[in-house]
This record gives sequence, C-alpha cells and structure tokens, in this order.
Amino acid sequence: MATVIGPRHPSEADDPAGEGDGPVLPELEDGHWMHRATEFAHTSFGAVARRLPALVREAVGLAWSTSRRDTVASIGLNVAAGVMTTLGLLATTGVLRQLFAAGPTPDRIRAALPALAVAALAVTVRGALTVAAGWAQARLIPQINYQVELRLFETTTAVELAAFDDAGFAEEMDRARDRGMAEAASIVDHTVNLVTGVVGVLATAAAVTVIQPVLLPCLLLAAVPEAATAVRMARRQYLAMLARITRRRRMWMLARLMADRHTAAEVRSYQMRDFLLTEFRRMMTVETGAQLRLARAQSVTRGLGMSATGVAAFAVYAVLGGLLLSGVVALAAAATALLALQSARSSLGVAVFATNSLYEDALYYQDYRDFLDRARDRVTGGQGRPVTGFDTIELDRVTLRYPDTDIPAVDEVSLTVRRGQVIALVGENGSGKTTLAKLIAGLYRPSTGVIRWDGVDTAELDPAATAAQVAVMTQDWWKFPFTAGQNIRIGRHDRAPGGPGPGVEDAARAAAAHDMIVDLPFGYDTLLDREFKDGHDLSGGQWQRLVAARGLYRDARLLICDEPSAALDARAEHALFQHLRRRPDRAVVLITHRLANVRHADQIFVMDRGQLVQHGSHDELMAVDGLYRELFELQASGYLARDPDHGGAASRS
Ligand SMILES: Nc1ncnc2c1ncn2[C@@H]1O[C@H](COP(=O)(O)OP(=O)(O)OP(=O)(O)O)[C@@H](O)[C@H]1O
Repeated sequence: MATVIGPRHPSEADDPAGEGDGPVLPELEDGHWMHRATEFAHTSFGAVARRLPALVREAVGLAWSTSRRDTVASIGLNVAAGVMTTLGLLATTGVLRQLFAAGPTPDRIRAALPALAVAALAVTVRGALTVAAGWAQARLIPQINYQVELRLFETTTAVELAAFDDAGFAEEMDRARDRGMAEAASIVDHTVNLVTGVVGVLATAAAVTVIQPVLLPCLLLAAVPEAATAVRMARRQYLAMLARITRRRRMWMLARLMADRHTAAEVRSYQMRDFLLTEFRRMMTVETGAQLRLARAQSVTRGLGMSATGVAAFAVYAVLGGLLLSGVVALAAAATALLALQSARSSLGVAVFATNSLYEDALYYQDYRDFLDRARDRVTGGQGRPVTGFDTIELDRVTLRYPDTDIPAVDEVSLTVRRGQVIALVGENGSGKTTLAKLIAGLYRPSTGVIRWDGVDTAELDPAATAAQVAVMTQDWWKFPFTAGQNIRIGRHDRAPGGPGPGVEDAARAAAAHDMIVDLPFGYDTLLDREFKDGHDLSGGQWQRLVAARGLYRDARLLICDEPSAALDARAEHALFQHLRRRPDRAVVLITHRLANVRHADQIFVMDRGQLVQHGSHDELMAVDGLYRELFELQASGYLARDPDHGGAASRS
C-alpha cells in the first residue's frame, strides 16, 4: 500500500475560498521531524509488519534495561490473561452445551453450573490479570522516560560548544529532544499493546480450534475486513495530518505572535494587528475546509469498512448456518464461535493499531539513538594533566573556522596572556574578538595552531580542571529563570557557604547590583522570570549587572569580559571597571567597543577580519597611524563635540 502524499504548503493546498491573494508570508521550511513522517507515509503496511520482530526486540530490550520486573510482569500477565480467555471460551461452550441439551430445564441448569463456575472464575481472573498487567505497563512508562531523558541531557550538556555551531548536529539534537526522546516510552507501550492484541487473537483461535477446527477459517474471514479497514483509516488520518502540517505550523507561529508577552509591545507599536489577523484568517479558512473534507472522507471510509465487515459477518453466519445444518458443528460450538468472533475482532484491532504506531514511533526513537551515538564522539572530558592556575597562556598561530564557512573567524593569531595583566581585544563588529576570547577560554578548540598554558598544550590538560580556572561574562547572556541570589551563585554553585572567594553580596556590590537587588520585592530571593508566580523581570542593564556579579563571584584565575558594560549606565560601568583592575592572581581579557575603558590595559590587541593587526599599550597605539587610533579618535570626537571629518583630529588626552 504505497502512498503518495499530497501538497503540504499553504499556497498549493486545497483552498475552499479560492483565495490566494492577501499578505503571504514566506514559505515555511519543513520541520526537521518531517523526514520521518514522510518516510512513514510511504511505507506499506506489509513492510511495517516485516520489521515488527526487530522493533519488538528493540522495545523489549529498552524495557528490560529499565525494569526487568515490570517488563516480565507486563508481558507475562498479558499472556496469562490470554490463557484465561481460552479457558473462559471453552467453559462457555460447556455451559451452552448443557443448556442446549435435551431434558428438563432445572436439570440442564444444574448440569451447566460447574462449567459456569469455571467460566465465571476465568473471567474474574482474566480481569484481575489485565488490571495487574496494565499496572506494570503504566509503571514502565515513567521509568523509561526518566532514563532516556536523563541520558539525553547528560549528553547535551557534555558535548563541546563547537557542536552547537554545526547545523547538522544541532538539528539532530532537536529531533532527538523534540520527538525521539518522547517515543521511547511509546514504543514499549505499543509493544505491550501488540502483545496483548496478538495474545488475545491467539487465545481465541486456540479456543475455537479446540471446540471445532473447522471454525478457525470463519474466525479469520470475519476479522480480516475489519483489520484492513482499521489500517486504511489510520493511514488516511495520518496522511491528512501530514498534508496540513506546514499550514498548522504557520498558524501556531501566528498564534504565538498575537498572544505573547514578548511580542505584545512591537505588535502594537507597528500596528501589526490587521496584518497578522488577515494572515491568520486566511490560514484558518483553508485549514477548516481541509478538516471538513477529512471528516467527510473518513466517514466514507468508515462506511465502506463497516459494509465490508457486515458482508464478511454475513458470510460467516452463512457458513456457520451451513455447518450447523449439515451437523458438522453443534449449536453450542456455533454460539461460542460468535462470542469468539467479537473477542478476536477487538484484539486484532488493538494489534493492528499497535503495529502501525510502533513502526512510526520507532522511526523517531531511532533519531534519539542515532543522536546519542553521534554525540558520544563530541563529548569533552576525560583525563589530562591537573591544572590549578597559570603564569602565561600562549596562543601560537591559532585559527578557528566555523563549520560551513570559508573565511576563518580567527586567522593565525599569536598572543600571550600573562597572570596579573589586563589585556584588551578591540576591533570592529565581526572582526573575531568574541571568537578569539572563546578560544582563550577553552570553549572552542583551534582548527589549527596551539594554545599552551605554561608551555603545555591545552589538549593535554584536564578539561574540567582547566574550565574551573576560567570565568566568562558573555556578550549574549541568558536570563536564567532563577532567583537573583541563585543567578549569582550559579557562577560557582559548588562553592560551600563561607568557602574561599567573594560572597554573593560582595560580588553583587562589586557589580553595582546589590542596591538594585535589595529593592526587589523579595530581595535576593526574588524569582527573575515573569512566567512564574511572584516572578519579576529586570531591565537590560540590571540583568547585565547580575551577569557581571556572577562572573566576579566565580573568582577565576582567568576572567573574560565580553562587552561587560554595553547596557550599563555610566555609574555602574565605572563601579564595575574598578573591579576589573589588575590583580596579581588573575588575568583579565576585556572586549569592549567603549575604548576609554581599555586605556589602562597592559596590552591592547586590535583585530581586523580575524587577524591581529596591531598590539601595544594605549600610548603606543595612539602614537602610530592605524586602526586603533582611527577608532579611538572617532569615538572621542563624539564626546568632544568635534567632527573629525570637519574639525581635524580630536584631542588625544
Ligand atoms: N557560531 C558561529 N557560526 C558561524 N559563524 C560565526 C559564529 N559566530 C560568529 N561567526 C562569524 O565569525 C566572525 C567573527 O565573529 P565574532 O563574534 O567573533 O566577532 P566580534 O568581533 O566579537 O563582533 P562584535 O563586535 O559584533 O561582537 C563573524 O563574521 C561572524 O559572522
């Protein structure tokens, strides 16, 4: 049953209103998970069934490694329930045989009582076993989720930073996280359901075979049309979903833009309401039409399926009648066969649905497995020489090329950072300062060249011990949804209270953040995320003070400050730079576009298009014609209210 999927883009999709005009946003790229959806849509049910044994092995292996006891219970109890189904049907035949026998009614009822007791017992035990199996199955799910989620996040937090710049890797990670991880528990769930369904069919078939083998083909004949209809309807539903998915994503995106705190101000200030609503209405019209058509098509399919099932049931009744008349089958056996038919049909439905779902979910789970395999190669860690500090960090012709780029972001840069010094990296936007700082921090490994700590290649050093010596105040910091105190303390979260280094409040004071924090509703315990109850938000500059406090709290031997004062007011900036001064036990690498802040640096390195083009002290660099002097004078002219293009060079004081 190979199937070709329909159009997925709104512009090509069925359009009941016949409208194609109006504001049209650019086409959405297919979601990263679409490739699996498309693959599944093109796979026939036969192919799905052929892969079943491997999929079941995979799921059982996963369940087994999570909880042996619950795995055995889920499967074992279901099999035992199947045995009870067989027993119940056989006992039912016994009951009917006695009831249909000749003789006075009280005698017939009395004779049927033992078989009736067995049938009742079988039904009761079966019920209990099914409940117990369901319990074991329900226990498995959270345990599996726990294991797979933990394994994924243990990996994503351990892979090297460079992996996140690799588009392929990042996409695989999204796939594993967004869908693959969630399907681990599903494949186990579907497998247990499959076992339940198959056991139900086999149990019924076994009972029918014992009662009268000739009835077995009847059972199959009656069940097949229903199963085929179930497959057909599930596929139809899936393909329809696939055809609408891009449009639905567009609608989710628009819905987010229209009802989100972060976009609310811009939507109003640019008066985007009509634009967004028009686009949303357009999508909704197409979407509603598609849903109405699907409902009609599903009803037709269901109607045809029910007719086919009815015809099959009628054929079975005819065959049964013939067998009854010819005396091949007794009345009691025929009546039991009808009961068995109901039971087999529902079990088969469960098995078919589970097969379909298992196959689809297993494709996504494979994404999770593939990601973990690939990520293992990018995990940093392992052993190396211990490090407790440094006297010099030396970059020797270091180059870094980001994935899929031809031009290096840092090109053959050599420089030395000495303990006790403040060095500055300056240059225009995109010149490579942040990238160079990340190399110095050990966040990236050079594509070529070597970085040495006291003469030892950093590749030979213990990565965790090296990272412990470094603090980075990044330019693109994140608003962590923690309290103000925790936002600072995570800078060195494993430091015991009263341990060496500044306290949280000391660090906050140094970054001019303390007064601002104590003014918050709960002081240092104020939660800094409006999405939580009693949460609070800060201004950009207030956040930056907190980020600076975190960096100072870390109290590392190498402090890297990438635009630490970009959002700070003059007073806060002044206070912060008091604390970024020379200290004999550490080195500071400072990146800033406010060149007045680098005047006192021991060494200033000037970057241009990835290359180091100048270096020296402020006075040395101002004494020569070059990029540094040009940038400095340009900036200083603003303060001196003198335009260098029209008034000559600004003061060099
Ligand atoms: N993750 C990345 N993947 C690919 N290219 C990148 C990445 N980060 C930066 N680049 C590119 O590398 C070059 C150097 O960027 P970098 O951020 O180091 O510059 P910068 O000097 O710090 O700039 P700015 O002053 O604007 O902060 C730029 O051309 C930029 O586009």
